[in-house]
Formats: sequence, structure tokens, C-alpha cells
Amino acid sequence: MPDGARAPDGPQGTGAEPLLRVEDLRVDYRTAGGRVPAVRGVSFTLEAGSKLGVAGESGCGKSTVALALLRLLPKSARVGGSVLLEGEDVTAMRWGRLRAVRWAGASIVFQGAMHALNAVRRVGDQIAEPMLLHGTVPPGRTGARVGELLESVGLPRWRARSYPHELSGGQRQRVMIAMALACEPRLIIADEPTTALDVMVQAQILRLIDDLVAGSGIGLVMISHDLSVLADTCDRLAVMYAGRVVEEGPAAEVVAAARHPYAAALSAAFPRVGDPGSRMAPRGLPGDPPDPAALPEGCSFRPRCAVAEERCAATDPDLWSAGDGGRRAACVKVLEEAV
Ligand SMILES: Nc1ncnc2c1ncn2[C@@H]1O[C@H](COP(=O)(O)OP(=O)(O)OP(=O)(O)O)[C@@H](O)[C@H]1O
Repeated sequence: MPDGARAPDGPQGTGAEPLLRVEDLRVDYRTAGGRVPAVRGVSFTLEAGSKLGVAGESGCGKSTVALALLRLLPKSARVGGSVLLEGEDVTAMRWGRLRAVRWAGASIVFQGAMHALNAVRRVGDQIAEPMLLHGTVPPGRTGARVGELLESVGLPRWRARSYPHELSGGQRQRVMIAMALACEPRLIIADEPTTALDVMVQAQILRLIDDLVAGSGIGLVMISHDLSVLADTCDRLAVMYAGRVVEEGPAAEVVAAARHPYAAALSAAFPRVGDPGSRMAPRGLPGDPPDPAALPEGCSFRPRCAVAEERCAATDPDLWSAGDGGRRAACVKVLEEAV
């Protein structure tokens, strides 16, 4: 490791075990066509009460990381590395312990609440389910607690009696958030929580998540293809490309002055809400991300990179220190500057 480079144990180390420590996470899917390396050595840490955004184009492995955090991957997935939640490795937990950790230790808000909710059950019963499963609230008090949760996400108590189809997309997503909060988890993972919603509702839901997490000590991992959504909500950003984190750092700095050419291109592609200097329409990135089963030699971003050089075909750089605040970037040019 060259001087100035940072070990992958993350930039915010305080000596105490962080809320979440992901180390060298690797996920392969076994398919009829062979092995698909969807996540290739992802490491990051999250302190209690902080918010990490994971960004990247479709197919870069974001959802696979989210699912791996709670071991919700399909059977075809093979997982390596570790996911330490309050020091306990989720990847190695016994089944009973894993059941106890889901909802109560960490919970997930998925995109597209219509599919995640059961269409034929009242939403109040669905919110109550994790509480009953975990015994966090005495059975006689679940109705009252469901009402409190609905109010905390901006819905009236009587909505407990509604079925999912009686709610708008934004209301359904609020129900999903209420469910995620039901057992008072220390970590919430939000996978594209606003993608299916129109811009106004998207802003309301993001504000809601922000308000609920603020000051509560809950850690948030939010996943989105839209860097501007994450920049407005999260303290730190990790930008993924082809199954790896290629840049990580304080959100405002990554968006304003990305060090990795892919993070810079992604940042330019999404206008930032409320930033008058920002473009009004997203500019697409040229080219497509690589097929994870057939990655190019060297740096995976090289075929699309405007500043690639011959040597980029020979090296797939690690994440190296790229400035203050634990900034890291995986580009040979950053590596050069660090030495
Ligand atoms: N069950 C699976 N079997 C095989 N390959 C899969 C499976 N799930 C995902 N993949 C592949 O793994 C890679 C990463 O997918 P993943 O869904 O994690 O990416 P993503 O960044 O979340 O994309 P999106 O935003 O489109 O969901 C993709 O190439 C995808 O096709």
C-alpha cells in the first residue's frame, strides 16, 4: 500500500465498532450461463446516526449490496467477505439470530411498495406483523402503536384499515417506512425508496426519511441511481461501478468535485434540486456499463472513460486515499497523486 493510502476499514474509524462495517463483500450469482460477479470487494463503514448513499447505474450491484446486508439474496448467490452489524457478522449468523436481527436490528424499505406489500391485507395488520413476530409490543397495544407509526409517517390513524390499492404510491411508501420503523431498528436500508414516485412526492418522502432519521441515532444506507437524491439526503456517498466502489467521501464534496472520472460523469448527469448552477435536464452518460460476466481488462470504466490512458488497460486500481474527510477513489491518477 503506498504512503497516504487508507486501509479499507473506512474513513470514520473512531476506535469503537461502527454500526455497520462491510468488509470485502463479494457476491457471485450462479446462472445457466456461468458465474456473474455482481459485487467485487465492497468495503465501507457506517456510524450510528449517519447516512450513506450508494449510487451507480443500473446493474452496478447496488441492490445486491442492499440485500446482502440482511442476507436476503436468492439461493443462487454466493457471498464472501463480512457484514458486521454492531460487530456481529450477518453472513455467518445462525438462522434464529438472523430472524431476530431482521426488522429489529436492521430493516429494508424496497422500491415499488405495491409489490412489497400484501395486496389482500390491511396495511395496519402488515405494520403490526414485525412487532408481533418480535414481541416488541404487547399484543393489546399493537393497534395503538400502529396508529403512532402511521402518524409519524404523516398518515392518519384510520389508514390502518386501508388496503394497499386504496393508497397512492407515496402513501404506500409511507406505510413501508412505518413498517421499517416498527421494531425500532438501529439501521434502515432504503433501496430506491422514491424511484417510482413523481418528483413532488419524491421530495416529501425524502424529507420524511431525513426527519425520522435525524437525531434518532438510526443509521441509513440509501441506494439510488440518482446522485442528486443522495446528495440532498446523505452525509457520505459511495459511487459503485461494475460491482465495486470507485469513489467514497463526504456527499457534498463528491458531488461538487468528484475524483474518479465515473463519479464525475454521474454527478454531471444529474441536476441538483435547488442548485441554480445545475443543469435542468440530466445528461446521459455515453456507452453502457460492462456485462459483469465479461469485464474489460484493467479498469472496468476504461472503455467509457474520457481520460483513460494506455496503462489503464493493465491495472484495476484499488480505492486509495483521495483527500481529507476519508475521501477515496479508485483511479490510477489519484494513486499517482497519493504517492
Ligand atoms: N438473481 C440473479 N441472478 C443472476 N444475476 C443477477 C441476479 N440479480 C442480479 N443479477 C445481476 O447482478 C448484477 C447487479 O445487479 P443489481 O440488481 O445488484 O444491480 P443494481 O445496481 O441494483 O441495478 P438496478 O438498479 O437495475 O436494480 C447485474 O448484472 C444483474 O443482472
